[in-house]
Formats: sequence, structure tokens, C-alpha cells
Amino acid sequence: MMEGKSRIWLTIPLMTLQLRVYVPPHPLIKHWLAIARDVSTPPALFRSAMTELGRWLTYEATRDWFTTVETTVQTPLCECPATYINPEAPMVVIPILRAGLALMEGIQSVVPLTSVYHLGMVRDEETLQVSCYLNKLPDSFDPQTRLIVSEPMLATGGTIMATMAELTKRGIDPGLMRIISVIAAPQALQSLSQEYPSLQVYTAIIDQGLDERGFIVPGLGDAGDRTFGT
Ligand SMILES: O=P(O)(O)OC[C@H]1O[C@H](OP(=O)(O)OP(=O)(O)O)[C@H](O)[C@@H]1O
Ligand SMILES: O=c1cc[nH]c(=O)[nH]1
Ligand SMILES: [Mg+2]
Repeated sequence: MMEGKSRIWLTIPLMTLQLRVYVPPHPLIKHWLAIARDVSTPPALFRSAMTELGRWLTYEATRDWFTTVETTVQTPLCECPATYINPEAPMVVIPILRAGLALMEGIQSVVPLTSVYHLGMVRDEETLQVSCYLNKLPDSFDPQTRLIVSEPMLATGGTIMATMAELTKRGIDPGLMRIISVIAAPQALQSLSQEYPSLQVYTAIIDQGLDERGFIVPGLGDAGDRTFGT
């Protein structure tokens, strides 16, 4: 209280940021998700499904992610306005090994100009605790870097939260990130929402939950094993 002085109370509406989770209603995404879920799909077809999911989810995710430059182009007839993807803007893709590799061919078909840094993470099958066995990230990123994380399964959220910690401590702005996932569980989305509300997740579906072994239900099983036939 400031006695004796006129006081003006401003009510500023709090713009609370909320995690945005996009589930594009595209028939191709539904189709390839069904193939990936099917227990009888062999690894070669499973990889094709993951490639296609990576492609179409990245297509959706990059609508407002790319920066562009406005210029003109000379057609055979005349000059006209033209928009190009800005080649100067730093763009990065991080696949989370192993399963994140399965989306890469599709992701890179949409964003061929990105640098790729690998991160190897594995869950302990008993404790579900995550550990990092390969880290090829640079010490720091340009704060303007636009970054895609390729992580098909968001289950307990342990892996993606450990990944986010590695990225943000190197200067990545979660608001410039997109996570490309295939199946997301509410538990992982809840954790991301609490810590990184400016983030955007693109996924083929949000499933109902996890079983007692930490697998997403109905899910698609172990994405890494199904990709590599192990
Ligand atoms: O949200 P979480 O509970 O952390 O689970 C998700 C992680 O689990 C799987 O990795 P896994 O440990 O099976 O390694 P892999 O990709 O090599 O199979 C999957 O590929 C994710 O990275
Ligand atoms: O269902 C799950 C959960 C974590 N990782 C997978 O590969 N599948
Ligand atoms: Mg696995």
C-alpha cells in the first residue's frame, strides 16, 4: 500500500501459455498409424509407416515454423512476387535413438536443409528410468535455432523430459521447437505442459494411458524393436 499517493490498479489479463498438441486429422496419418499399430506388420512395412508418419506430421508442423524471405522471380513471361524458405535461419533435427531414427527419412524429405544431431536415450525396462548413452549435441545453440525432435513414443515422459533439459540448457527456446511424435500418452503431455508450456507437439494420436510395464495402450509396442526387428 502506498499511503497518500493516488493508486491505479491495472488488471492485466494473464496470457497463460499452454502446451499445444496437434493431432492432424489427415487420412494418410490415420492410415499409416493403423499399419504401424498392427501386430502383424513386418519391420520393413513398419519402417515405411514410420517414414510416412514422419513426412506428414512434419509437413503439418512446419506450416508456421519455417521462416521465409520475400523476393521476386523472373518467369518465362514476366517478373512476379516469390517466397522462399529462408536459407539463413538455423534449423536442426534431433532424432532420439533408436526409435526416432525411424521418422527421419520422412522428416528430412520435408526439411532437407537441417543439421542433424543424435541423442541416444534408453529406458531401463524395470525402473523405466532413462539414461543417455550418446550425446552428439553441440555445447550451445544459436537462440534463434528452430528445432525438431524426432521421438515417436511419448510414454511416461522420462525420455522427452531428459531431452528437453539437454536442449534448453544449450540455449534452445521451446517456443521455436516442434516435437514430432507418433503416439503420445497423457502422462508425458502433462509433464511437458507443466515445464514447457510454449512447446508444440505434433502426434498421430493421443492414446489412453500406460500399462504396468510403461507401454502405451493400445500403442504399437516397442517402436525401436519393431523398427529394427530386434
Ligand atoms: O516416455 P518414456 O517412458 O521415456 O518412453 C519413451 C521412450 O521409450 C522408447 O525408447 P526405448 O528406451 O525403448 O529405446 P529404443 O528407442 O532404443 O527402443 C521410445 O523410443 C522412447 O524413446
Ligand atoms: O509403448 C511404448 C512405450 C515406450 N516406448 C515404446 O517404444 N513403446
Ligand atoms: Mg525400445
